Amino acid sequence: MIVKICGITQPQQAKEISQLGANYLGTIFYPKSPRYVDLDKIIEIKQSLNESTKLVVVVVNQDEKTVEELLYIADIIQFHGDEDYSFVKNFPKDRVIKVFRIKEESQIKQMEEYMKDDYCLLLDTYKEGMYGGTGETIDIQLLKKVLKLYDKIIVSGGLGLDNIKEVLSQIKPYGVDASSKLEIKPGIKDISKVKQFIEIVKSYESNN
Ligand SMILES: O=C(O)c1ccccc1N[C@@H]1O[C@H](COP(=O)(O)O)[C@@H](O)[C@H]1O
Repeated sequence: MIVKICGITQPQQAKEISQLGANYLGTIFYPKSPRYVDLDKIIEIKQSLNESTKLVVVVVNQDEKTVEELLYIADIIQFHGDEDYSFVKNFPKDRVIKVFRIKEESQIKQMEEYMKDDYCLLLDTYKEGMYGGTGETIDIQLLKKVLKLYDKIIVSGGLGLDNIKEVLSQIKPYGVDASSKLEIKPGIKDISKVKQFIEIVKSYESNN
């Protein structure tokens, strides 16, 4: 199972989290986020990662040229805004994660074209006025319905030490993603929480 730790702003923390065994490490390239990092910082973060950790850059409604530039640095681009399929399909499928912020079952219809083409999807909690990093727990019942149809799904939205075991006892996703619940303050992780989170997921995986 992929473990993605997101919202990293410091190269030193990126290095430590990579050494702890995170499969994906995310940075936020969205200026309105308190976790925003610029291109120079993203390059520094990339350089601090082990080869086994992929760098994911999170974008919100960026233009095509900017995404192309980011793909020179990032391994994967996470489209966390209102990007539609006709935009997303301009980029290599294996280097893209498309996010759906879920609130109702009718959204499954919009996911179908991505499912048909085997894209990696990330499901996050919907919150009015926020694109992500809400810290609010995702709707597990709705998640279960989506996972019955498709399994290349990274689960996100308010995951932390308080709920990861309970979530994994109910579903077995392709990956899990955590950010704000592992922080001391926005953009700064509590490394001991990150360590425990990764250990819980990896041990759950090897015992099930
Ligand atoms: O963290 C942000 O500020 C952010 C801003 C814009 C888009 C996405 C953002 N964060 C991502 O949201 C998910 C869920 O985060 P959380 O665990 O609920 O805090 C995760 O991928 C974050 O990196």
